[in-house]
Amino acid sequence: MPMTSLVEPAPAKLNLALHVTGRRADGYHLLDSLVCFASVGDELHLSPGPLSLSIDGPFGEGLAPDDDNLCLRAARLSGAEAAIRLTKNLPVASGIGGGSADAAAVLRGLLRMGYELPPDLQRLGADVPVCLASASARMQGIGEHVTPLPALPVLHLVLANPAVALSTPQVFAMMEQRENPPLPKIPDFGTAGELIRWLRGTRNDLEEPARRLAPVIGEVLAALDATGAGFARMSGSGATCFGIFDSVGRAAESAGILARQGWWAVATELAQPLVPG
Ligand SMILES: C[C@](O)(CO)[C@H](O)COP(=O)(O)OP(=O)(O)OC[C@H]1O[C@@H](n2ccc(N)nc2=O)[C@H](O)[C@@H]1O
Ligand SMILES: Nc1ncnc2c1ncn2[C@@H]1O[C@H](COP(=O)(O)OP(=O)(O)OP(=O)(O)O)[C@@H](O)[C@H]1O
Repeated sequence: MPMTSLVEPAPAKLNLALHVTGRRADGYHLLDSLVCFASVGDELHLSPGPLSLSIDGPFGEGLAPDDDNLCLRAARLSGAEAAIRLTKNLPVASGIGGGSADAAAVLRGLLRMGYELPPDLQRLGADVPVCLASASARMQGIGEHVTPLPALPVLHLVLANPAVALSTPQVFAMMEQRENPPLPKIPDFGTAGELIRWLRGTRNDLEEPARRLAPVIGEVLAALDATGAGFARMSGSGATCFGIFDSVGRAAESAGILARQGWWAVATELAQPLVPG
């Protein structure tokens, strides 16, 4: 077990496409999603010691280090003792997996400290299994079936959130059509253009109900389009939207314009594969 602190990134999760294909008897929805991860994210610091959690970072004040925090729930499920520091860079309840990504990062850190992965990860959150590898994947079932995909092409992304927190259960509850067709066949994408053409034949089935709860999402999508996105869509249950741009420069310019609206907006790219160490 290392005596010094170790750092685990918790990359933001993006649902490039998210089809809701049905609902189980327990109320959870069946999903079919193309998921990828951005290099922007939270950061977890773990060191040996009694179990504790402190939180800092730009969005740290919106989140209590209490027993419900997914970082502590993940550590308790592993039976682990560790001092955890979470640097919260991502807005909370924003459709980019923050809590699930944090829980998965804690589990990866604990693995490096010699603890085992606990069973039944989904008790922590539907997105935890896909966030564990934090690599592009097709996610099905309620999130438990994760099929890794070949690396996606280079993407110049902007993530933008209009400072509106959306409750995932509330967005699901607003859905009117819960049985939709699955994703079309996912090919190997050679270029961003090929990926965008494929995305145009897909949906985020949560976008319409989320937009009824928070119409400002429509303004974010329009602003991404107006600042040159080749494609823009909401991620997860919202309200964060992503735009795909031609170049780093155009993405940075768009993020600057959107941030001047008072929105959280960052230019980013796909996360590098996680390297344990
Ligand atoms: C919508 C997605 O963002 C797509 O990646 C995720 O599936 C949501 O994942 P998450 O935030 O980890 O979700 P959880 O914390 O497990 O679930 C929150 C709530 O969302 C609803 N929920 C979630 C996942 C799912 N497949 N069906 C659902 O109906 C349930 O009401 C659940 O109580
Ligand atoms: N470490 C954490 N980070 C963020 N939220 C947490 C955390 N621990 C517990 N939560 C709770 O989980 C709720 C959902 O937050 P989260 O940021 O995971 O949502 P999300 O980005 O919409 O997730 P998803 O994309 O998986 O739907 C929040 O309301 C928050 O109170």
